[in-house]
Amino acid sequence: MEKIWGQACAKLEKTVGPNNFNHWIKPLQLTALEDGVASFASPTRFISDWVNRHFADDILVELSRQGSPVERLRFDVGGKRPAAAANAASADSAPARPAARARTGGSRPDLGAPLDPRFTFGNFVVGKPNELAHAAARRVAEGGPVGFNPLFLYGGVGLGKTHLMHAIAHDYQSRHPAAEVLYLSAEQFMYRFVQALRESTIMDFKGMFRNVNMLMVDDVQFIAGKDSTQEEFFHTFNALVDQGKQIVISADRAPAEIKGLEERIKSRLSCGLIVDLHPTTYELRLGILQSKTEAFRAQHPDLEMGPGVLEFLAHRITTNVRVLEGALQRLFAHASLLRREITLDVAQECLADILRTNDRKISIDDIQRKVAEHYNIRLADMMGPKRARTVARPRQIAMYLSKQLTSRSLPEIGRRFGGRDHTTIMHGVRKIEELAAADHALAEDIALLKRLLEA
Ligand SMILES: Nc1ncnc2c1ncn2[C@@H]1O[C@H](COP(=O)(O)OP(=O)(O)OP(=O)(O)O)[C@@H](O)[C@H]1O
Repeated sequence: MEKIWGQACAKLEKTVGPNNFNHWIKPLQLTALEDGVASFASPTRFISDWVNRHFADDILVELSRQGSPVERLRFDVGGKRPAAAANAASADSAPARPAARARTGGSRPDLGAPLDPRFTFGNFVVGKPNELAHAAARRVAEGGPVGFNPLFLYGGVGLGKTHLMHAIAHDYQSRHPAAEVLYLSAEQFMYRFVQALRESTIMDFKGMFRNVNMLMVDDVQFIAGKDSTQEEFFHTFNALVDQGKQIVISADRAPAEIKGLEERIKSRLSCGLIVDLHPTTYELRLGILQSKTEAFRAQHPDLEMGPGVLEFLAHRITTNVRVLEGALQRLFAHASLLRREITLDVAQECLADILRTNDRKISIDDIQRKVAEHYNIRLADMMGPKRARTVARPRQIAMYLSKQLTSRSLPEIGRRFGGRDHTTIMHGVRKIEELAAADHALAEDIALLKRLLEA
């Protein structure tokens, strides 16, 4: 067993990186490998929770590669040896996670994917960018007469589509315990369909899908270009709509924008209500950070978060909520291991890599648009020849900001301003530097534009 674990550790160190390995996996001691269950002694519950959440799949894979097929991990906290490895988690052990991605759940464990118990309406922070999607999701979850069918939720990566779908399922299920809700990804739909074809059980497949009360299909863009799966999806969809059953669909873009999706499906998907989750705003990000910090503090009252840290994160991490959550989790782990307050300096150091990749790339195009809008001139005047001061000055400001906020060279900037020479750009940049040094109002104007562009 020691040899297997030693070899698995050597691989894991590479897969998860030395830092993660030393922090989280090294402190674990493998105590038993029996009946497909690997049992570990863990020094703290925090470590076992963390490993279970973030590295369980890696560990399962590595142990299996070492010739020890494992389906489950269990953890015993405080160095106690597990009593019987196959038992359910004991009171002081972290709940073990089922094997890798074998997903079952909802009220159709044979067909669907599991619902994440954390993805509830109660845990969903509502703000301007998601209020419509949230309201529609709430309405569908009530399960009254089907108003809009399907509800089609779309938006960029990590903006809460899956969270909202699971919340609908939880809520609907609690109001209608006898109803059958089927939640699955479009990929799983295809997998089940192909399996049914292979095993000649297509009639069972059709029957099972058509007997649910609510069908939820996540990431529907996946079936684009997959003709027979689309065909089957279309029939399933129609059969359920005809029976007045609710359908909820999510995708990364609006139906009309999904390339390779049949027109008749696009038009079917567009029949109900289409709502998008907009990119987050600063206020929503801050709300989410505050809510997650409060939830964490409820379990770890000694967490000390310094002033301005959450505001700093909300300002700097603008990509998606998943990245924001990851950053916060890392800070929690840091605080809990080092028992130190999370100050702004600690946050900056601890999240240096995330912050670097989140530095927004501002384009010359963004700058020209924003400046033109601000000074109420036409965008074309940024490139055009007009020399009137009302046009030439904003153009020079845009040149100055392009030099300051992008990594473009002067000749490149010149090309983007209607093919001007690099010396013209240099002149413009210097002119604005001089003017702003003497003119307080202009300096303030430029600072405001910078803030708008960096937001
Ligand atoms: N408004 C919100 N309030 C609280 N948590 C949120 C919110 N929006 C997103 N999250 C969290 O962000 C993470 C990513 O959300 P989710 O998985 O729902 O995104 P998604 O839109 O389905 O992304 P993908 O396109 O990658 O499937 C989840 O942990 C979710 O709980």
